[in-house]
Amino acid sequence: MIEVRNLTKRYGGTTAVDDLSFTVHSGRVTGFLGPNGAGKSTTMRMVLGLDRPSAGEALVGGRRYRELTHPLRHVGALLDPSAVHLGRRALDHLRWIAASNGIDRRRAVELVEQVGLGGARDKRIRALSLGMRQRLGVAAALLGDPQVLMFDEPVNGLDPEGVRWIRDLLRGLADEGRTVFVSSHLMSEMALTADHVVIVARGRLVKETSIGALTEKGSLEDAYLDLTTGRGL
Ligand SMILES: Nc1ncnc2c1ncn2[C@@H]1O[C@H](COP(=O)(O)OP(=O)(O)OP(=O)(O)O)[C@@H](O)[C@H]1O
Repeated sequence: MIEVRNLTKRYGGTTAVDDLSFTVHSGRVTGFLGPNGAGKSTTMRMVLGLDRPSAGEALVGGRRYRELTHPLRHVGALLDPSAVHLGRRALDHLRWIAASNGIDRRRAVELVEQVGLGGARDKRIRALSLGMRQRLGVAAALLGDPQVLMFDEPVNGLDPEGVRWIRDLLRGLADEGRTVFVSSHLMSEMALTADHVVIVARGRLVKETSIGALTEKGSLEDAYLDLTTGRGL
């Protein structure tokens, strides 16, 4: 479970996240939706202890990220797949993350196969395509077998096979009882993948509901635009 309580983040005069509260439950895929600049990435970064809240708190499994001894065993995240050491080989990258989180290094070999990068495991990351880097990022997120997973725009730049792979992966993780929190701008994809959505705009909560309730009268895209362009704000 992820609990966001009265979370606020100010950068100078900009309020990126504004008194935001919601809960992401286990056993389902929760989409995190909102226009550009709505505060989604900032919220995810605070959940992961990468940014300090100006006010409020974010808890993973009841604890702040900074209180977790081996964070990757509790929460895995795919944020920015370009934030990696490009000169490192794919498998070595995973081994290094495993070693620095007290995870058995053999998990790295398992994961590199599981995400379909077995044939590219000895390639340097700079030689991997965007889709392959996304897969490597997913492998890193799964290394610690965490109960909570967060993905920021995971299908960005993926080909149709990659998009389906991510969709099936997220569903599988939720079916295993994990908490899966995923941001996306692709409403058609979210309609296929998510069970529940948290919608934000200008740093504030607009709606937290099931996909079923939101799409009773029309498409997710229509409902989303209705809520985020003018009328809902
Ligand atoms: N490090 C920073 N310094 C200053 N302002 C920032 C910083 N990070 C984010 N912001 C601002 O905070 C607001 C929210 O940005 P954020 O990236 O969290 O939105 P987002 O919902 O993830 O957007 P997108 O969908 O475009 O990725 C924006 O106005 C952004 O310019």
